[in-house]
Amino acid sequence: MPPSGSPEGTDLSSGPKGNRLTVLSGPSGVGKSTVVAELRRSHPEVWLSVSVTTRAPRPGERHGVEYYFVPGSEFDRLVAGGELLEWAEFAGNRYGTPRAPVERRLAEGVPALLEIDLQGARQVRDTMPDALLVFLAPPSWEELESRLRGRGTEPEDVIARRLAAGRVEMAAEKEFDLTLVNTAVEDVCGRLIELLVRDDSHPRRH
Ligand SMILES: Nc1ncnc2c1ncn2[C@@H]1O[C@H](COP(=O)(O)OP(=O)(O)OP(=O)(O)O)[C@@H](O)[C@H]1O
Ligand SMILES: Nc1nc2c(ncn2[C@@H]2O[C@H](COP(=O)(O)O)[C@@H](O)[C@H]2O)c(=O)[nH]1
Repeated sequence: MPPSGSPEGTDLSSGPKGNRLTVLSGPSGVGKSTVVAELRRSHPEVWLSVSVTTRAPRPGERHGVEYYFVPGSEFDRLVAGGELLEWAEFAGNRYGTPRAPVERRLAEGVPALLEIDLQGARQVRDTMPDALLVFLAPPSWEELESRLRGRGTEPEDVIARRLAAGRVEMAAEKEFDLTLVNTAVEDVCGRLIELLVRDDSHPRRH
């Protein structure tokens, strides 16, 4: 039976194997957060990891929803205590995935989705080789720049740092298991849902 409260009726409870971890990465501005927000709205049964970050909240971002916003000292404490599954510095701020909630969901057989940068995706690939790594690509580089600038959340120097990181991320696309092009958010969400409920009974090779 699908979990109650699931408008689309997608059953994400444990399959025979469970333990399905999916990672969504891609260059800054490609639309990862937009896709995740749409998934949260249309498929509340999907479990999305909430990262910890030292970045300041953008207007409208809520502590505990988009991120846990913490001071650097608290981030240091989490790293030292081994409480992060992975973490990275990106464009001047630090970001990390709290380990315990992910491990709990996977132990319960509930699929889990992480939205993280390339450095984090590489760490997950190394420590959890069964994870499925999904690269979210823009329709073009020009469209990526336009989305990042159009978001209007960063000053030009930060946009430049994010675009520089974006070049590196684009070059790493082949490290991922598959690519989704973010032309239409709803299409990407549909494909992600299919991937989250994938049959993992045949281990993949990287
Ligand atoms: N399919 C799309 N078509 C047009 N615009 C989009 C699409 N997806 C996202 N956008 C827009 O692109 C901008 C960047 O999206 P978003 O903030 O989700 O990117 P991101 O990948 O999460 O970036 P970052 O890594 O910097 O957090 C936003 O203004 C968003 O509304
Ligand atoms: N390695 C990790 N990267 C993360 C995590 N949470 C988010 N991110 C990535 O950081 C950049 C910038 O995000 P923004 O919200 O400041 O625009 C982006 O690529 C995110 O995917 C994390 O826990 N670990």
